[in-house]
Amino acid sequence: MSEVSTVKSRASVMMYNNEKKAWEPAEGVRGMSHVQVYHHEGNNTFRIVGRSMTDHQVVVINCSIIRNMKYNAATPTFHQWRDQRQVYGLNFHSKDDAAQFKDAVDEALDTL
Ligand SMILES: CC(=O)N[C@@H](Cc1ccccc1Cl)C(=O)N1CCC[C@]12C=C[C@@H]1CC[C@@H](C(=O)N[C@@H]3C(=O)N4[C@@H](C=C[C@H]3C)CC[C@H]4C(=O)O)N1C2=O
Repeated sequence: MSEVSTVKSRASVMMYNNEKKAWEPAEGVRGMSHVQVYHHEGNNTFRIVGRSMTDHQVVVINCSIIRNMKYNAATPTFHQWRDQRQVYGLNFHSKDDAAQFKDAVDEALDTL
């Protein structure tokens, strides 16, 4: 069973550095990435995958959307969430990109 992408938005992927108390660009990427929500229909799982727009081979983020995850739209163009290891941030290219992405994440959270 393959995975279906339910959204593709443009965002710069950031990670929060807890030691430095600062946001940093995700490993290995500068600038914008394509961020997607993938749905694995077989086992009804979802993940957030980001690939650099300059080099699609570079996966800059790949994390599961887990049940009851809190996805925080801190501003109309900056969304963030955390797992036990890491805080992730997406600085979207536009409010539309951000809204479309949030809709797909909310849809995933509704079905988990
Ligand atoms: C309970 C909980 O976990 N709360 C988390 C948030 C959260 C809530 C609920 C569920 C999950 C999560 Cl994740 C929390 O508060 N966190 C998560 C780590 C960081 C932070 C803690 C402190 C700082 C203070 C300022 C604020 C911040 O980063 N604002 C942004 C900002 O400074 N920037 C980014 C853009 C815009 C702004 C919005 C782009 C780059 C930089 C900049 O503008 O230059 N913070 C946070 O969000």
